[in-house]
Amino acid sequence: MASISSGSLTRVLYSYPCKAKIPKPLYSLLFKKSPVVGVASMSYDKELAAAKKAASLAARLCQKVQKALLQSDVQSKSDKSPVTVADYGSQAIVSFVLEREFPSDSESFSLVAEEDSGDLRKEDAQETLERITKLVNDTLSSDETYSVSPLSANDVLAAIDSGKSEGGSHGRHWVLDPIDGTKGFVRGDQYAIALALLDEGKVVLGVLACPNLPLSSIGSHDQHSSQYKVGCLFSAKVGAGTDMQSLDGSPPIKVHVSAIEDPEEASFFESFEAAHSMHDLSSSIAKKLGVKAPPVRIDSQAKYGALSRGDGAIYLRFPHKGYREKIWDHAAGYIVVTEAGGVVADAAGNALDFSRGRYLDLDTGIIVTNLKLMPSLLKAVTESLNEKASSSS
Ligand SMILES: Nc1ncnc2c1ncn2[C@@H]1O[C@H](COP(=O)(O)O)[C@@H](OP(=O)(O)O)[C@H]1O
Ligand SMILES: [Mg+2]
Repeated sequence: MASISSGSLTRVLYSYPCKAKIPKPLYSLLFKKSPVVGVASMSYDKELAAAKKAASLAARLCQKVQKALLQSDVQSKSDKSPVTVADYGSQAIVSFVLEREFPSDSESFSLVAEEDSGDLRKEDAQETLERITKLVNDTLSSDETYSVSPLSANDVLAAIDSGKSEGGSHGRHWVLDPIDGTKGFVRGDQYAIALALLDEGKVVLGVLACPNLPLSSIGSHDQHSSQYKVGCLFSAKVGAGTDMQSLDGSPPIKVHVSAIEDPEEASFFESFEAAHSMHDLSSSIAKKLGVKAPPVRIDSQAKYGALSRGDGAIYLRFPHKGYREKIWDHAAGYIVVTEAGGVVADAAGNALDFSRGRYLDLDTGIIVTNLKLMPSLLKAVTESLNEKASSSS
């Protein structure tokens, strides 16, 4: 559970390199009350079960498409349509399952998701739409729960378009990235189906389906080896901790972030894609902290999942200037890590705010680690950012 005991807080503050100068935002992050005070008494059990079901089925569809993509020739690999088909198909499945599971919420149903059907409604997209519709129907009929009459192409378009909500600070909003890490998906590497629920602006549950993530720690072996069983489902509910199970349905186990206190023993995650996060800045931060291990570069919110079970102790994300982060790229990962005992903050040590619509308004970047390492991480981040600013001025 993510609650911060006074004992652990005292240790955090004593471990801060310069106690008198703990930045204000970090104080509020570490001392703040439970972020879900108003909704903590809700159970969300049915919602969590539905989210796990929806993300697992969407993962099944994505696995099928990725398998076909990797077996295809070079020419069709450079074609963007497989990822398009999987993106839309995944969003249609999740939207269908959620609406099916909560029919009485149909008036207020809200889904904030990455895709919309604009391009699919164009005349030249007819064939792609047919492929998506078939994939969605095949996937739904592979699960006994949804033995419905097949969806039409229009049903699929409508399901995709349910994801147009703007989110916000009132009511409930599902938040979906149907394929997070599309670059990794195309390469045959990591990707995730990321689904979260906001209630009154707070993330109250989240699910990460990571079809290519090994079930055992990726710190200990080559993540590309086919020797290890892959396919993880992480799920977290406010106040209830984080679970991990295999996508093929093993019983869940509780996971916890790394307890490492000495940065020299820590390893850190960052985006595989240098265009998504400044690798030179992470390297400077890691050096200041004394991290010895090389960065672990993987795509998608699989990084949050891996961190929640202690595969690495730090995740650094520093987009290049001008990029605005979206809520679906972090909501599920955020609760998976915080419920496993970790802390997620922006580069100034502020808590993330998911209540402002489709975008996350952030200070510079996102940093994730355990309670013990956060103060020294924040200090290293501040120093590195200051150096970067002064060298470019
Ligand atoms: N220039 C950029 N800077 C930062 N993030 C970016 C980016 N361009 C795309 N992204 C986001 O980075 C996500 C992938 O994150 P990661 O680098 O951790 O794999 C993408 O998710 P999608 O693949 O869902 O589009 C996209 O939202
Ligand atoms: Mg994404």
